[in-house]
Amino acid sequence: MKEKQSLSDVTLQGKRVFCRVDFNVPMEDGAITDDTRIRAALPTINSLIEQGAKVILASHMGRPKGEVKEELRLTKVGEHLAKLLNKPVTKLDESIGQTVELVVSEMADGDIILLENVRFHAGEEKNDPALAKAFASLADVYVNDAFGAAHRAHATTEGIAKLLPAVSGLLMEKELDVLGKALSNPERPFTTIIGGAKVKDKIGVIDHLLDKVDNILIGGGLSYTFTKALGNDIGTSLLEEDKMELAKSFVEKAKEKGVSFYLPVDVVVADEFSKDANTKVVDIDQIPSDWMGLDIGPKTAALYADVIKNSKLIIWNGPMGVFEMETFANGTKGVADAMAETAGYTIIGGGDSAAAVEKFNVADKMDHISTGGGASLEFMEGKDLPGVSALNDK
Ligand SMILES: Nc1ncnc2c1ncn2[C@@H]1O[C@H](COP(=O)(O)OP(=O)(O)O)[C@@H](O)[C@H]1O
Ligand SMILES: O=C(OP(=O)(O)O)[C@H](O)COP(=O)(O)O
Repeated sequence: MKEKQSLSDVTLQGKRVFCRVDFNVPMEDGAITDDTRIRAALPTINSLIEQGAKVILASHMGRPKGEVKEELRLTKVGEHLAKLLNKPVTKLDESIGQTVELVVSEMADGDIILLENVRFHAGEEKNDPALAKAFASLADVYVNDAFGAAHRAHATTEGIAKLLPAVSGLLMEKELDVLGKALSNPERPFTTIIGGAKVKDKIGVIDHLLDKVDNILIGGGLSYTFTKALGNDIGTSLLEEDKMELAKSFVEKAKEKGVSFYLPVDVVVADEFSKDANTKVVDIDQIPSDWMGLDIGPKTAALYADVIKNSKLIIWNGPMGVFEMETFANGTKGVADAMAETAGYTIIGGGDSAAAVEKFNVADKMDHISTGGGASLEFMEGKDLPGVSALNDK
């Protein structure tokens, strides 16, 4: 990918800056449970303030699919950001329209506003040119600091960049730099761990990773599609039926390429998706038909820890289980602890994976915590990220 312009390539004094950030933070009962992504955007926001820009922040939250969802408003995020910056943040209940235009027209240099969740407009994810134009009309310069959403070609990540001078923010630059360096000539053994629940998004990435890595460890919701594809019963565990063939082909391709491909050998199963569920540990070929797998088992965790400790570069994306519930947190904790202990270079990617290492108090032991899960995976694949490609070349 070509080198892109950054904050130092533009003069921002007195300019209205539309700054796309990724404030898609985990929330529970209306409260932010991990603010890593908000803190990661502070250097850029502070730099914009110091340069005397009028700072217009925009982000998505969750997947509201073009509708207003009360629980996906950015109000709490705005309050938290104001605390972190120790400055007022004007949170608006819209992201375009007359009110937004009026408030923007009255901004003083150094003021900060936070627009409402941009995905409340269906045009955002469709990259609708009219919506991109409406966003662009609010500002003089576009800054993209949303590495976590850089793999999305949406109105605020891609469309708008074609309409304004467009540069990368400091977080975006740092992410591309660190990941680029780690991947350009990876230290070996190179291990990647993939888990989580976004099976459709992540499974395709594995194909490309098979050309690059020495070990792949699979866990989390993603693993059951593989387990079932290899002929085991998975009860009511998460399944992407139409990806089973693909999953099977990856296991075969791994063999051909000499890549060690690890799947769970045991799992923690539950009789319902609840912290109060009845649970038990079973071998992978013993999942009862009406139970679901919600964590990797202890044998798997020990096996994965061993591989991690014997690797020189480890990239982890996606939790091993439903770690938000104590009962299903052990597998993710085991992997997090092994990541903390290994002498290898460790990179964590993804909102929930970053939240997990925070939760287990090992965040400071990681070499790099990326704010992007899907984005870091696509970057690893060698794909161009639309949110980066659209920025002005140096
Ligand atoms: N076995 C499982 N079944 C259902 N959900 C799971 C399972 N394992 C992990 N998860 C869920 O996956 C979510 C994270 O997935 P994902 O968004 O893909 O990861 P990341 O944000 O790190 O990229 C977590 O909320 C976790 O509860
Ligand atoms: O949380 C995100 O991605 P991640 O779960 O891959 O880290 C980003 O905010 C992108 O969100 P999206 O996957 O709904 O486009």
